[in-house]
Amino acid sequence: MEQESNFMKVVTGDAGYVLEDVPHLIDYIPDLPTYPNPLRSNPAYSVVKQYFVHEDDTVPQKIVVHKDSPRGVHFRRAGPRQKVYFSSDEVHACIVTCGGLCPGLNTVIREIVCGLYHMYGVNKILGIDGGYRGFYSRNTIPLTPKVVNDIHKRGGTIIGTSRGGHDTSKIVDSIQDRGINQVYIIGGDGTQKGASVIYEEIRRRGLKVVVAGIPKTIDNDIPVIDKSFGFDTAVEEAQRAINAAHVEAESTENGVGVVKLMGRYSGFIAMYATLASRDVDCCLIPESPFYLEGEGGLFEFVEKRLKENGHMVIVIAEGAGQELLSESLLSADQKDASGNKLLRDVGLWISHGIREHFATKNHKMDITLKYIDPTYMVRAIPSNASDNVYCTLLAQSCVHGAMAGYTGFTSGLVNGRQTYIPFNRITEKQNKVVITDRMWARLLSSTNQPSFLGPKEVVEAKKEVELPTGLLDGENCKDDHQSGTMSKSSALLGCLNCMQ
Ligand SMILES: Nc1ncnc2c1ncn2[C@@H]1O[C@H](COP(=O)(O)OP(=O)(O)OP(=O)(O)O)[C@@H](O)[C@H]1O
Ligand SMILES: O=P(O)(O)OC[C@H]1O[C@](O)(CO)[C@@H](O)[C@@H]1O
Ligand SMILES: [Mg+2]
Repeated sequence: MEQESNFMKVVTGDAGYVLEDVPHLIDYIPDLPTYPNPLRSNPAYSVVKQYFVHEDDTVPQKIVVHKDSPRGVHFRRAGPRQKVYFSSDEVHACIVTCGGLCPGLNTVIREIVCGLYHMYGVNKILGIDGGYRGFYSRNTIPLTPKVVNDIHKRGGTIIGTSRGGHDTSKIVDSIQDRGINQVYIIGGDGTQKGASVIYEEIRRRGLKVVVAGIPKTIDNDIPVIDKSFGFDTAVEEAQRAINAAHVEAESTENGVGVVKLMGRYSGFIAMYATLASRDVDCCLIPESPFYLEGEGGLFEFVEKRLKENGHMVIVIAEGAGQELLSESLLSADQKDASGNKLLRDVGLWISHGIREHFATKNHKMDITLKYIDPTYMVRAIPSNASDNVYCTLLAQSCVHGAMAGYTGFTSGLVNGRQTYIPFNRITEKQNKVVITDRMWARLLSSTNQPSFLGPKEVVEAKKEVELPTGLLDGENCKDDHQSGTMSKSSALLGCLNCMQ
């Protein structure tokens, strides 16, 4: 049975099977002509057995099940289809990148261009200069395989990016005026919300234009998908800062190294960098409140660790402890052009706090503190090898989906499989570290840091978790993937919260 409301397509089947499907051009433009997929005669692909994806293939969101569990939510499997809804010379594609930088942006751009050109014979591809506002305020940048050949070796995005400036009607006017019929949008949660309203406006105008998203976020705060591209690269780069902090700290008496990492609302980079390094004594993230003074507080822990080991390293995510800073710094809430909260420098603040604390008469101790802020270094670099492969698969899946006429979708990895996910599932909430789950417990046990939670807070944190119908892997994971409607654990990459 198929139901469609507010552009959401939900198909139900036997034994609790649910397909959260993505829209298709024929949903609002019936009788579109189709063409055989040119990959059929492509020597590279025609040798691959079953290269084309069966149109009924779907990917379950929840892979750990009990014998009596319902089949649950599924997403459409990504990949090339037997027939396509665009002829090669009809396609006029554009690519836009929005939001903050992320390793791998250039690889995604490269692989969209090369995928369209080499797999589908498309040669009209434009780069939109400088994010959404570039649609109506800048000239476009022609993109060919030659132009993009080496760009995956560079950080940043060759077509530029920006925050703010999303004017839906001006953007769709520009798409219509230029005769663009495939729009590839690379960006984070804000960008995908923008993509969703562009898709709705295009559909309202009845245009044969596909809107396809590729999720990008260094913070890994996009839900549903296993992990965002560039995340591994960022964690790897963060190791260099943590190593430096450790070397500095252990070379002096009572040395303290403080490293601030990105993570506005989600502390995944800090958590993974800490788990990978083994040199970190304390990791502070936005999801886990902490306090400084008194019994069980950070200062007491620093003193204890210095007395035991003579040095220590603290990793702090930029969004951690912002409520403590707000108490001490009276300034109005500031926002960036996209409406994201501008954060105060928690690294400087905590470094200052630790120095002050050990300078006071009651806690006098000679410490040497070095503060390292590699914030932009972890994202302004090219992607590593595994992210490059990941970006390639995401880009190619997106191209196959667009050529097959799917629209209003984000291309994403779910349980190690490429899928097409409806925009609303990507934008409805943010992915966060679940502090009552196994991964955070592993971190606490590896650093042996205090949890900073009293019995009352533990009860509250557990209450926030929607308990699943049956406790599965990562039993307290707050994402729907453990609540009987979703699953993110990935055979290939692993769910970042409940990876086994
Ligand atoms: N609710 C929304 N509706 C339409 N457009 C939006 C919305 N939220 C954000 N945008 C647009 O999306 C673009 C990027 O948004 P934003 O700066 O929040 O980055 P992001 O995509 O979330 O990436 P990052 O992970 O770097 O934060 C901006 O041009 C912004 O105007
Ligand atoms: O300085 P910018 O470009 O606004 O980006 C900073 C923000 O972008 C992010 O990297 C998300 O893209 C956050 O971690 C960070 O707070
Ligand atoms: Mg965002």
